[in-house]
Amino acid sequence: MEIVITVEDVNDWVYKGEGAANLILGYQGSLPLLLGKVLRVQKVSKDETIPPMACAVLSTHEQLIWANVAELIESKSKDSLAQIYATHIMGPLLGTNHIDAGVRVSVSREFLEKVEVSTLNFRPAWRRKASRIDSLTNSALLFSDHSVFPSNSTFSIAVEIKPKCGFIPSSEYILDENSIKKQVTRYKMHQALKLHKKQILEESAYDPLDLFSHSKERIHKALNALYLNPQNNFRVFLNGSLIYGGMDTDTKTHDTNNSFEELIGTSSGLNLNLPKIFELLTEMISKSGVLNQLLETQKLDVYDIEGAIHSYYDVISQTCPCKSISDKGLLEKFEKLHCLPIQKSIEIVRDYLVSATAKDCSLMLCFRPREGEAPASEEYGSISIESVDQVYDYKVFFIDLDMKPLEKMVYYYDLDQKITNFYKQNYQKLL
Ligand SMILES: O=P(O)(O)O[C@@H]1[C@@H](OP(=O)(O)O)[C@H](OP(=O)(O)O)[C@H](O)[C@H](OP(=O)(O)O)[C@H]1OP(=O)(O)O
Ligand SMILES: Nc1ncnc2c1ncn2[C@@H]1O[C@H](COP(=O)(O)OP(=O)(O)OP(=O)(O)O)[C@@H](O)[C@H]1O
Ligand SMILES: [Zn+2]
Repeated sequence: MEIVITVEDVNDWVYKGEGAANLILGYQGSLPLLLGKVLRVQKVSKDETIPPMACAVLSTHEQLIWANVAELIESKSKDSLAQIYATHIMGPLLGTNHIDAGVRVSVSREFLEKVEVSTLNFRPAWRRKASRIDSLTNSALLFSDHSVFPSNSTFSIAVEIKPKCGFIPSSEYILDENSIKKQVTRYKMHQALKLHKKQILEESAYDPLDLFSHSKERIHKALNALYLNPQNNFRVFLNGSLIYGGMDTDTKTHDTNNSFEELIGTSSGLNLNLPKIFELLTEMISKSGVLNQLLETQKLDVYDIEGAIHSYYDVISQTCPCKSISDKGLLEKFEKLHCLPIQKSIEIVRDYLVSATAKDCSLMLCFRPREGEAPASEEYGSISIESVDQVYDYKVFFIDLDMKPLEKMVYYYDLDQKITNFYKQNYQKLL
């Protein structure tokens, strides 16, 4: 960790965005080493009853789960854990050329305290209420800013997509009474609950199955639905600045349709409109193949939480709540899981957690018109489409590949049941 960021640097770092667990700062100083970088600082929940947002050092049971990766077990901070997890676990699954594990840097407590204050007015109110910057950590992760190209580009667009779960589960452990899960996507059902809880203004028509399909029409349809109701699933950056979609899930748009297209059109001088942008994105998705790898990783969740939860209790050596159910048939079925060798139970839970990361990460699809020769970097691909007489360089990176804490398993089970029950009670009769 050679780079040290202190309180004197605070004005160089500006709010760029945040998720539930981290806040991202963009660099606007003049050090060449930091140009085109973002700093990811950790947050802590203000509500102590909520499970931790990320693992710090691994618990004894987590050490069982990740025993096959010595570096993970030895890791001493959240940041190094995140780095090692992205490199050793997610990289091989998603493609190392689409992964940026970041670089650990030292940050002083005073710097983090000042950032807490300087970013306050830019943060969505609900995020401010839920979390604050963790000023007790002494490190942060430095990443490339994937909303821009590293070298000076006159013009670049980046589209951030959080695809969520792209398949319908078929596990035999899903109770018959929850069979709706085998017909309706988790995204759609969750939208219903989110609307009810006023977490969103309107249900999205986005269907992850469209995005993950190999059909250009369906991918286009998915992009259009994301555009119409972006929530936290869709954002557009022009030259690194957010121009569409927000950090606030309940903000519908930043901009109107026209000015969004105008902004891009005038800035590029390329007459790029929305259909053309969608066409370019579709091409990037198809050509890079990133969604195939993402889907395969998500599908490591073979048993569904309704199955994996039983293995979880075996891993933590606690009596599973299923032991007290009276339905003999069901008990026998769950016993099949409880009778598995412990290594298999560990594998089921590990795969579930890896899948959870893949269901929650985002993609940054960044492109710019090619000027002159093809770039030497292997990180970039090239695309051209008939309707646009121009070759584009593009790069695709996954962001937010953090390990999910083992202790979230019960939360996952409870949330799954809440989502399913709400949907059954309020929507199933309409099917
Ligand atoms: O459970 P989900 O599907 O709602 O996903 C959570 C996300 O909600 P959303 O995508 O809006 O539905 C949630 O996103 P938001 O806070 O809603 O933007 C987080 O990404 C959360 O992950 P973590 O707590 O930061 O590790 C996510 O939790 P995990 O399930 O990935 O652990
Ligand atoms: N390397 C990057 N380059 C550009 N922008 C980034 C980068 N990493 C993160 N961001 C921006 O910051 C936002 C929050 O980052 P990130 O998803 O890592 O946070 P998180 O708290 O881990 O998210 P989650 O809520 O999914 O747990 C992203 O949605 C994206 O807009
Ligand atoms: Zn059980």
